[in-house]
Amino acid sequence: MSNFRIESCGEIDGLYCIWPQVFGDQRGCFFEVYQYEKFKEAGLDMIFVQDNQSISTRGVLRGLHYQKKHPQGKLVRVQKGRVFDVAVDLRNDSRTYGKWYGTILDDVQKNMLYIPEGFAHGFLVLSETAEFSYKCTDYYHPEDEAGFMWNDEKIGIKWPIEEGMELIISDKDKNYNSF
Ligand SMILES: Cc1cn([C@H]2C[C@H](O)[C@@H](COP(=O)(O)OP(=O)(O)O[C@H]3O[C@@H](C)C(=O)[C@@H](O)[C@H]3O)O2)c(=O)[nH]c1=O
Repeated sequence: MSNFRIESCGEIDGLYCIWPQVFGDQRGCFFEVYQYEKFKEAGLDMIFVQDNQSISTRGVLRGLHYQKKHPQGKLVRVQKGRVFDVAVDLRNDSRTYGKWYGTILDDVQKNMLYIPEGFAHGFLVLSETAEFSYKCTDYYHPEDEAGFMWNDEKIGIKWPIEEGMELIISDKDKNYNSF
């Protein structure tokens, strides 16, 4: 029987850091990524309707994204590589409105972050390549997509940009407004 360690993180309601139990043997390892009942016991009672995967090279920064009318909760993880992952609380009624939380996700810890609906999300790739995958509680609605600048001064995210790292950012993400 495998288990998950699920902890509230960043003192932000609804945001969870998750570590799966990893079973290693002479073949390699095995771990569960998601299990409805176990997540529910920890207060994470949601249904995922879409699974996404992106592959990026070092210095790629994706974000900060959210959907307005169709907010998506996201269970995010790194299958291969290492990223700095960020969630920004955009819930008007939240005591942590405008606060950000960032953490390293990698294929060594195999850790995950559950970002509830009402957050903007983004990440910076720190390894040579990163395969990033996430489950979403709502579908992609391109017409409903929104975002703001990754380096918005009001939010003040401390991205761990390493010396000599060249940022690779999509035109869409370069042209977002400030928060
Ligand atoms: C997100 C998404 C994109 N696409 C398409 C649209 C576009 O042609 C191509 C690339 O899309 P984007 O540039 O928006 O991909 P990307 O910048 O990776 O967008 C993602 O960023 C991270 C930070 C998130 O949190 C995600 O929710 C999502 O917004 O993939 C889909 O078909 N379905 C999807 O769910």
